[in-house]
Amino acid sequence: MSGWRSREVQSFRYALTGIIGALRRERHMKFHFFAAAIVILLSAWLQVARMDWLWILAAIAGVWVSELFNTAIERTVDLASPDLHPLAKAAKDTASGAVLVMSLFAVAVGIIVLGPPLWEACFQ
Ligand SMILES: Nc1ncnc2c1ncn2[C@@H]1O[C@H](COP(=O)(O)OP(=O)(O)OP(=O)(O)O)[C@@H](O)[C@H]1O
Repeated sequence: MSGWRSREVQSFRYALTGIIGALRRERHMKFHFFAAAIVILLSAWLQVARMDWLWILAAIAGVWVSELFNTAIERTVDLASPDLHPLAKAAKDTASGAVLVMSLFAVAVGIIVLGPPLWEACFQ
């Protein structure tokens, strides 16, 4: 493999290691993983429209990305400020806030996209 390609493969491996590491160590990441699996199975079962799949996948990716950034910020803060510090708290709480915003968006997408067909499948 050429130098450029082996560097690309190596970078891809580092990124994958980051995702797998977060999945192994972070309980919130595990929760997001199982929630995404359930939502994808439910969407397939309900045969949601192609455009609705885009909303579902965007919401899942958004939650994962925000949680990965949150984890990265938590690790960096722990490294830079092992002792308690108000700025460390502000950084961690702000990063958690980003996950909360994205999660609320994902819940809204779930209700709007999956709510009506789920209601129909269960009660009609
Ligand atoms: N170095 C620090 N200085 C000040 N406050 C901190 C520090 N580290 C964590 N905190 C605060 O303590 C609380 C709990 O932090 P912790 O990192 O355990 O959060 P968590 O959301 O429970 O994380 P986890 O995803 O690891 O379960 C948060 O409000 C956070 O801002």
